[in-house]
Amino acid sequence: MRRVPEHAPIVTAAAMRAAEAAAFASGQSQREVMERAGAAVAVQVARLAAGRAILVLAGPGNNGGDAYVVARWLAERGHDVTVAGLGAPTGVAAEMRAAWTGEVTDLDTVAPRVVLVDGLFGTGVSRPLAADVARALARLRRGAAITIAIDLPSGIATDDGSDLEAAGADVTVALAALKPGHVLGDGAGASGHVLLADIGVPVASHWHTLARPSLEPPPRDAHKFTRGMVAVLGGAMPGASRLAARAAMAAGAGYVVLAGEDRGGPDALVHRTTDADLFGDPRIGALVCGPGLGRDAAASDLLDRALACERPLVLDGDALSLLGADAATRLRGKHAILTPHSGEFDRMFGVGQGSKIDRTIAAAARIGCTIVHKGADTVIADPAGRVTVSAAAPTWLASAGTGDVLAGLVAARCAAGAADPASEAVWLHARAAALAGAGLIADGLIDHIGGAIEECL
Ligand SMILES: NC(=O)C1=CN([C@@H]2O[C@H](COP(=O)(O)OP(=O)(O)OC[C@H]3O[C@@H](n4cnc5c(N)ncnc54)[C@H](O)[C@@H]3O)[C@@H](O)[C@H]2O)[C@@H](O)CC1
Ligand SMILES: Nc1ncnc2c1ncn2[C@@H]1O[C@H](COP(=O)(O)OP(=O)(O)O)[C@@H](O)[C@H]1O
Ligand SMILES: [K+]
Repeated sequence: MRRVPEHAPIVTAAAMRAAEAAAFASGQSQREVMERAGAAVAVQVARLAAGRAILVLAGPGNNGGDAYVVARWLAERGHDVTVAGLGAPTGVAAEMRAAWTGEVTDLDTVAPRVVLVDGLFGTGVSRPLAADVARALARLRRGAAITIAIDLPSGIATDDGSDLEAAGADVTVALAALKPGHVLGDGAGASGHVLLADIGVPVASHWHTLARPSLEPPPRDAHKFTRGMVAVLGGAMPGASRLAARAAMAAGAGYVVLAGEDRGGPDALVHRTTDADLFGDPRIGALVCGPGLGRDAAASDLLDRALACERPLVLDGDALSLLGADAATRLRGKHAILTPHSGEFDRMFGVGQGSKIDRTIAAAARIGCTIVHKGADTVIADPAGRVTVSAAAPTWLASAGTGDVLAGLVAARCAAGAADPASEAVWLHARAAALAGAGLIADGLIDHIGGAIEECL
């Protein structure tokens, strides 16, 4: 499983340039910052190379400038390092090029070495790499045992993670902050393990990577209703609503109701009918509507009643499909958390412009609800524009029913009164998946929620 630093700020290329400009305006020199960036990367390269031969690739921009600093730092400490260059850098990067006293060989002809440092392009990449450059990079990566990218694997689009060049690295040292390209789409996979380097440039952002929540065991005066009551509406596919209900139980809800015809599930699960008493029960801390609901008239009626009741809602699966393009008007002003996968998201909000982060923020602002936009890169956005990205969940989660488990987890944290139920649930879900290991199924995932909670106490 890849590793991504927790609660790391995420900024676009433009925001990074602005942070850098502010640092320069407050008296730092570009030279100092580049020296710090190069040294921070070189420390990691030295650690990972462990004495093996290193080839540093240096491009024409500031990413190349960093690369020349990396090479110099390593050579000064006795590492076996060679450099291949692309284009003639300008400005401070040219000074760094000049300060490298070794040879600079040609990218096309240079032989691969065991450790490859990719300093061709970073946040300045503006178009797909030329075919010969992409070919050379792919050849050198194939010939290396480990590739370490400076800031971003060359060719990744910084702001949306699209992989312009089938780029890739085993380890990426992100400078000052993560960029959307490290956590979204193909860029997330291509970045490998991500490390965050402090280069002395302060960065402020409302966007962060997911962090382990801090949870408490039930207090001594707890009873079942103080721990949160969750109700799950059943429907056409009982397995899905049962998974959500069982996940809510495992996540610590004190009282879980499965409402509808289905009488299955564990003995501790309370069965009720979908009558007026249920929808009017003020003790319900979160009402889950969508997993296994179906899309027929009965499902539609249940959704209408859920939307009309005053309880906090967790809307998933079929509820989102039923809402479709009407989501924006029907949900405005509701206390709801939505957990769409990308198909459901697109049906509600359209494909739209911008990165997954941009589109999720826009949708959350439009409806005034928190949205958990699921996938290998799960983006959680609230109406105020705060964003949390989960970018390292085990891919074993890609199986039927794991989304139902997430809906139950969100509901349990919501009913418990958590400040950020969506992020807490997404962390617990990914951690339970890691504990469940290879070949997990949704039922088994639930067995590991307790273990994930233990790690947060
Ligand atoms: N922003 C910051 O705070 C800092 C940035 N630094 C480094 O600077 C990088 C950004 O520097 P730059 O803005 O110079 O950008 P890059 O070094 O990523 O590359 C920009 C250069 O490449 C050219 N270019 C872009 N796409 C190309 C393509 N497909 N084929 C050929 N040439 C292409 C551009 O015309 C420009 O000359 C960061 O990724 C990082 O490595 C560090 O020096 C430290 C501080
Ligand atoms: N490739 C993947 N890597 C990591 N997590 C994934 C991947 N694909 C799906 N997931 C996660 O698995 C869950 C699947 O949910 P969903 O698509 O609603 O499935 P279902 O409706 O069958 O439960 C979500 O939490 C999603 O983020
Ligand atoms: K790079």
